[in-house]
Amino acid sequence: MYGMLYESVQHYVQEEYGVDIWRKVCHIIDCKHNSFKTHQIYPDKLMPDIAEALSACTGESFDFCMNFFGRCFVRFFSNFGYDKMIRSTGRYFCDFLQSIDNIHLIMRFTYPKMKSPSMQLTNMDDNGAVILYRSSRTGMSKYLIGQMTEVAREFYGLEIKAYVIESQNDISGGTAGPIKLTDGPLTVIVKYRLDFDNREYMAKRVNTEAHPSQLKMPTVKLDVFLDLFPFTFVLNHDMKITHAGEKIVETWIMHNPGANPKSFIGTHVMDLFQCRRPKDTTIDWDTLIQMRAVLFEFELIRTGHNRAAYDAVLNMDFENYDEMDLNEAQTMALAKAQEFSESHPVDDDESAREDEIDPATGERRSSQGLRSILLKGQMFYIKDVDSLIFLCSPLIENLDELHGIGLYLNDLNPHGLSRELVMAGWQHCSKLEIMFEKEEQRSDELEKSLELADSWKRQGDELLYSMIPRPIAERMRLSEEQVCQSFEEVSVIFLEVMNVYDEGLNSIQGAMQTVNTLNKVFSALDEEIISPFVYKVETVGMVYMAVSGAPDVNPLHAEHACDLALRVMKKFKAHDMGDVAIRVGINSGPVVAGVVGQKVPRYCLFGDTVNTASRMESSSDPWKIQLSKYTGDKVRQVGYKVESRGTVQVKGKGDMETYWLLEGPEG
Ligand code: HEM
Ligand SMILES: Nc1nc2c(ncn2[C@@H]2O[C@H](COP(=O)(O)OP(=O)(O)OP(=O)(O)O)[C@@H](O)[C@H]2O)c(=O)[nH]1
Repeated sequence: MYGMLYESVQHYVQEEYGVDIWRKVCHIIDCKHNSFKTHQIYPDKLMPDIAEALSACTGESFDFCMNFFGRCFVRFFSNFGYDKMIRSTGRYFCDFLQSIDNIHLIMRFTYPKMKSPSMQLTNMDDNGAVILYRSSRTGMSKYLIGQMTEVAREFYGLEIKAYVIESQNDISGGTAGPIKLTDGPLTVIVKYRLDFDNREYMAKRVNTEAHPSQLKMPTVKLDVFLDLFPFTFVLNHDMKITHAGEKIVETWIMHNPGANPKSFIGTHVMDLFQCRRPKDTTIDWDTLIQMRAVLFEFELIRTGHNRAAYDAVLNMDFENYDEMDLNEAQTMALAKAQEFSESHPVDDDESAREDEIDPATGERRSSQGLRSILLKGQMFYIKDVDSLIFLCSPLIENLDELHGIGLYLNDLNPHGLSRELVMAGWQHCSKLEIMFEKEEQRSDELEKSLELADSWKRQGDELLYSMIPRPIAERMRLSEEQVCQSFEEVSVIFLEVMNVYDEGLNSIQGAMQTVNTLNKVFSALDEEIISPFVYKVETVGMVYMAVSGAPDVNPLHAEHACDLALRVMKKFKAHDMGDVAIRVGINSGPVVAGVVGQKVPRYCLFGDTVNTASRMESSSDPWKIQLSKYTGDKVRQVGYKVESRGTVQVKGKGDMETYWLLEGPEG
């Protein structure tokens, strides 16, 4: 489905429920798209998936969400100016309901790969109407209700009540009814009842019968129509072709070499054409009479093609075809055509014909040689001959397609729009293609720069979080205020790497080896830091400093600090570190923490607790963990094994009683 539908959903979900909910929805459905490109095609199932996810995030029902998405689409497409098109469909809401198919048809140049649904107004009365919706997509039935409700309100000031009265194959619920399955690709068929005040429209319809412009006009021979519309044909109640314009017969002959040219007349229309739009429509008299406001598209069935046969037949006198003595060229051409149709037998079943159409896209496959012709027009009932005439023109998008069908501009009716369409289509196509390519390029570039910005932001964040704890950084992002906080009690850990400098080496080698060793030790330490229980503060020279209990308050800070020290000791003792040793000091108490510095902001701790922890480390022995008395008493109470070291003379502190930490509570 085109991205425009998803753009509208993203826009209004963010507007209505907020960006976080949209992010949550994307996370649930694992949607990687930062944004949707209007003209890019995305999986159909994305729409119901988004509805399911939004339903889970908001508690609204799936049907409510799909209905909401339908309303969003109508509100959103005004940005593209499509609201003008809706307003121009007609004075009344019923005019609009009969034009939805035509709207999609008109939009096919802008959305060339569109597989739009078909809508048929099957009944109208003073209190509303009945709509038959067909689509190859499941789950969209409530989406359509949202669209129709929003169009009625926005453009016609009508509050309508729309509900499903029968449905088939539609996953989003609604009454399964006696609608019979068609033999086309999986088709969702839903019949809606729309309740609204329709009296004015119904009254207007009666008036047109008696309107002065209906004055009796002299009758016109049918041939005039066939001249004016050389691709048209006339149908009787049995849906057989009783009359046809010259060009459609010629084209049929060209595309069906070897067939008896006279057999076009009198054949059932569905033996000569495929009805492409409205899709899966039963072609019978009653349906066509009901659908006279709808644009139909009939595709000529092709059994092959042969230009020679066509040229030969051009000079044929159809009246006396059977007895005529063909000239040599005609005989040869027809023999060739006969041979061609024998070597390319067409299976009777539908599938052979379907080959020309790619069922997935519904598009006519560009087969070798001529392409099949698509006629677009409306059915008109002609009372005088009690027949339906299909007033149509070939739907040709550009000159390539014209040649692909084997036609020329002068085959197209001069007064009709076909020629302009072909030329305009041809020009617009190339302009549109250039525009689309440019837009695609721009959005690809935008997508890439968004991804680049994303990765830079992630790297920047990682760098920032390596200097400042994430919660602090996020707080600083939200407000300018400088972050400074006092903590009642934390545990500060100092760890020093000893004997890393090998005097035996010259200074450069020694320094490089020191850096290498330090890097290994500090990286191994980083692996042991378990956020948010312990936070790495800094490394200064050979000293690694960490804290538990800040920036996230943690009542078990002493335990976490001791566990870190014991883990690190065990880890390094298990490796042969040569002469290198480590020693650790821990102290607990109050600190003040804050971010200092503009250029390279750092999260720093201040207070005597820090100084004492540092002294615990600098006065510790290699491979030992020294605890201040306060910390030692604290952890001993919860099962940590500590051993009194007695009194230690600590610089700046005088005599201090300290402990060695031996084991954790589990040993
Ligand atoms: C001028 C306005 C409109 C434009 C440009 C437009 C265009 C589109 C496009 C591009 C799609 C996606 C089809 C695909 O990707 O294969 C679509 C689908 C759809 N459109 Fe429209 N549309 C318009 C108006 C409407 C209106 C007024 C209705 C009904 C009230 C409607 C009913 C639908 C539905 C139900 C679908 C979903 C596809 C499905 O059910 O198979 N559209 N339309
Ligand atoms: N890495 C690091 N060390 C600190 C920090 N605060 C204090 N220290 C160390 O803790 C020890 C005791 O600090 P003080 O009591 O202020 O002693 P000082 O006079 O500043 O430093 P000394 O020359 O070592 O006596 C000193 O070795 C400081 O370097 C800190 O935030 N980070």
